[in-house]
Amino acid sequence: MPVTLSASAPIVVFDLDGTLAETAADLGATLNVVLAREGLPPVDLTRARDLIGAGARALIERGFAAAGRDLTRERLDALFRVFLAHYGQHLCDASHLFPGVLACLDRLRAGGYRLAVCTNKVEDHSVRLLTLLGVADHFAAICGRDTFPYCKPDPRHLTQTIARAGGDPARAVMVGDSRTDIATARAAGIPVVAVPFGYTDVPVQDLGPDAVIDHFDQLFDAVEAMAGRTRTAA
Ligand SMILES: O=C(O)COP(=O)(O)O
Ligand SMILES: [Mg+2]
Repeated sequence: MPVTLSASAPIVVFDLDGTLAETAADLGATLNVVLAREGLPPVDLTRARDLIGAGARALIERGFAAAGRDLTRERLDALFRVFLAHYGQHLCDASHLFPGVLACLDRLRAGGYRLAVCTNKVEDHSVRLLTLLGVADHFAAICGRDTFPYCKPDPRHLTQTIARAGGDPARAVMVGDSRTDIATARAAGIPVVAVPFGYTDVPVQDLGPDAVIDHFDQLFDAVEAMAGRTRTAA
């Protein structure tokens, strides 16, 4: 008897950079290519980690601010195109999944959860990177900053991702690493689990998530507790 998922299944929506995958080295290296073109010094990788989370444009702006340089809108748009072109060729030079991700995705799917990705990385790069990392086929939807006319922290980025994946928003849980993710989930009225190993300039527990996990082998139980809570809330 084929398993038929309900029209709207419980769903776990993952942020990408700093949550599913350690991507700071490749993002930081690309930022430094852009800065070098402008005659600016490179940003140290540990510094670059704090700059990630709001998309590539913000990363470039923050890189210039760190160098004490202004940036016109036109110049930013031109450098954003340079960034995307270079990053698109270096998506997975050093990037890798965080420990336990694959086993966690398998366990959630076996538990009847739909999976999706809601990221401020552009969709094409997100799909290609997750394919290179061998997990793209686990997700019913992969929605980047350019998939919809809005992006995180706008809650519609998350709610539209859930809809596109056929998930039940009343039985949805977000997993993220940054202020942007927690703000998005809060605005959408969806519980959020935070990971502490991503890109945030303050301890993630200070941002008020519903739970913090130290490793992906803790996520299934955390989601079950919340899905139950959102189930009762449904
Ligand atoms: O690409 C970024 O700047 C952030 O992406 P994320 O939303 O997956 O953390
Ligand atoms: Mg992130």
